[in-house]
Amino acid sequence: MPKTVGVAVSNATFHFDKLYTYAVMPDQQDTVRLGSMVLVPFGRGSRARMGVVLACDAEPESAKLKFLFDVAPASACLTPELLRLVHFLKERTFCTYYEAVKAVIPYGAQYKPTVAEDGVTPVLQKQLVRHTENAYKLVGTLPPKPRPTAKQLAAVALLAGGERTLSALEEKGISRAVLDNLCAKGVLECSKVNKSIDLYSSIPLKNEPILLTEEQQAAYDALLPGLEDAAPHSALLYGVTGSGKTLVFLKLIEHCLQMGRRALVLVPEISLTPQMILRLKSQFGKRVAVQHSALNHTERLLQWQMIQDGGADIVVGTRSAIFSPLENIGLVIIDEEQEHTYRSESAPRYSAHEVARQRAAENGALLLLASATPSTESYYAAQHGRTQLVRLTKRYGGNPLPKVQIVDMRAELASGNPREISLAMEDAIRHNLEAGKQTILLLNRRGYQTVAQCEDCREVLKCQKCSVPMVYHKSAHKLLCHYCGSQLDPPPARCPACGGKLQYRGFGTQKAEEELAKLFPEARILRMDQDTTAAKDAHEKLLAKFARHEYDIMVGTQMVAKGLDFEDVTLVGVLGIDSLLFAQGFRAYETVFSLVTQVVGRSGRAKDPGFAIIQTTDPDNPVLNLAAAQDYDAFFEQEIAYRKLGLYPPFCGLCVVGFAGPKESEVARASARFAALLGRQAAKQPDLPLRVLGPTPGSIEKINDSYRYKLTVKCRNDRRFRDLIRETLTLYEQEKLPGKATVVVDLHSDGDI
Ligand SMILES: Nc1ncnc2c1ncn2[C@@H]1O[C@H](COP(=O)(O)OP(=O)(O)OP(=O)(O)O)[C@@H](O)[C@H]1O
Ligand SMILES: [Zn+2]
Repeated sequence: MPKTVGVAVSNATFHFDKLYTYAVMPDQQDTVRLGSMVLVPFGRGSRARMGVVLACDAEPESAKLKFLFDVAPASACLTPELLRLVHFLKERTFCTYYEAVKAVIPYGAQYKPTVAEDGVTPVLQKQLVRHTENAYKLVGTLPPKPRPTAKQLAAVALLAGGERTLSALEEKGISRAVLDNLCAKGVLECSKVNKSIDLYSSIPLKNEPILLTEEQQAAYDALLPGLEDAAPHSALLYGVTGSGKTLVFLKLIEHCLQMGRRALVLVPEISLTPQMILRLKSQFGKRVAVQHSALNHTERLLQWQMIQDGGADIVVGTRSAIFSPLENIGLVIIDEEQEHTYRSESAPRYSAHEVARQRAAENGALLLLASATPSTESYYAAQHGRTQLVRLTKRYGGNPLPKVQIVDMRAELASGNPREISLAMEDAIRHNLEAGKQTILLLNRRGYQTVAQCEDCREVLKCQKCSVPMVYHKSAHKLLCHYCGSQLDPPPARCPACGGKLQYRGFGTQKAEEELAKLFPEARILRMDQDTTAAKDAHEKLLAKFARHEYDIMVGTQMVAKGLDFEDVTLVGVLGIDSLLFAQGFRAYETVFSLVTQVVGRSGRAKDPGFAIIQTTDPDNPVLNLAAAQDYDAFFEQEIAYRKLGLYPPFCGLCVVGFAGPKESEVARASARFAALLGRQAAKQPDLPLRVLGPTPGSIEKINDSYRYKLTVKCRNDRRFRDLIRETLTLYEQEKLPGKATVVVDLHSDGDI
């Protein structure tokens, strides 16, 4: 029953992000505790601000303390482990306490300030209050006159089997209007029920025994001691595409549950969640919870509460699922562990690996990273014994890895084929169609034509607010900026700079779809990109249709490249990834190697062997050739040598400090000032290994009217270094330069921010 508390408040700057002491009213003393959400009077005007209690019975800093306005109920309190994660994030990522709080609990579980009914007293209110939905049950008979509609008959037939929710009925094509009308007739009765938290209840439980192959069994046996042991362990499961890593996961999870412990499974993106959920649900049934950003706030909250209430044994989700309030964790799996989506690009800028390692340490769990193309850092750690290395070298079912052909698109053009689909690709797709097989095509550009260039001055039409080209989207007939969302509608015909004629060129997924439809009018083509998957559950529905072979060809951006498992896919084509071959950042080679190896790996995973074709204008590119050979070991040797020579991770830590603001000169000045302060602080510790590069403009100089500069610091990412950055940030903020730029620090970036 604390009489005073130390509170971290929302919207604090780094410099002011400390604990402020408040007095607790006697009637709040029973509720308030460490991790409580509170509403406090802040600043001179005592305006209401959100806060979180991080200390109890804090020393009063002045004789006259302000009282808390309000305290959220105990159910909204952070668990001790989540509280420790808040401190962990603050120390590791330079975020504010409240940014960390917002990361570890979902929006729906958060509170917001409002005023009480008296119109003046500030109180807390839950972000989400509605957890109920309409349910309908049959209470009468349908009168024969007026003649019932087909929908009415269908509704009555469905409800004859018992009460159903509105969403369940809507799924069967029955609208709310039909139901309300039947209620008015006295045929149905409507009541409010709690929304179902069993999101995927339609997935049948199979629970068949998992039979591993000899190689899979050996991998499982090697991993088992780390799982059974109560001490934390980490391992890397490096298995070629289609080797059955998922089956090893399932078997480990089964054992983990048998031990009375729980499992957390991360996948890199939403498109991969349906497949993992399907496998986990059909194997383990009800007690699987899901956390990812495509759930709506209510679903997410209900799933979260289910985890918090101890109702889930397994949690599956994308990056932020690592903060699930799951207790007694025995196993954390990070699938496709090399993916950049595991690193957050907004505050708190954490890496899921880092948080997972922390949680594994707290829980005495096994952290299992898995991939066919592990990140260079993870594989290096495994080679040097810092992580256990377990391999799967063969595909399940015994097929070889797909054969790969590289097609030179310059030669293709020279020989008179102006199209973006080479003759070899066309041929292979046709053969595959005739054989009744499916094809996956990768093109990492969405939109139709990707640049508009002036025929006279050769200027490329760029976004007014960002230093990137606009992309033409044919269906909407407008130009879009993929960074800030700006539009040019209708697309201009003339160059804004010189009035010359604009020529639209390039190749995006929309155009690919159109070209394919012309070449193969009989083929059923599915396009998967951000534009076609924006609707709720779109990934799940489209991929399920592809799995049922309702499409012959799937063309898409990188969301089609990894993790997916379709038995009828025997051809994979890479239509274009050349922009990635020349990308910046020290992970650029790794990204290309991984993307190509992974997409090739979607081919020939079941009965029939697979084939793949890669189109490029740089056919001799060494990385591309290693990926075509799916030779990870050779790639790794080359990559680690490059990293060592250039001094990049894993041979050092890389800390990027980014600056942004509306005036370029001020952003440049701010970055120079920060660099000077950093230099001054570092000079006091000459033994600290440190190399500061820059400041330089960001590789995209302007995004959304904000100019960007960066400092790159090669360092050893340890507490001493982080303290140095923290001191520098504080000094920098204290200086209050006029028109300061915002500054962010990222210890996980690829070299840009
Ligand atoms: N022991 C097994 N019993 C039955 N089916 C298996 C077994 N092992 C693998 N498979 C099947 O082989 C296919 C490939 O397995 P899985 O998807 O787990 O591969 P993966 O290692 O995750 O590959 P990728 O890295 O390419 O995603 C799946 O359809 C899977 O069901
Ligand atoms: Zn823009």
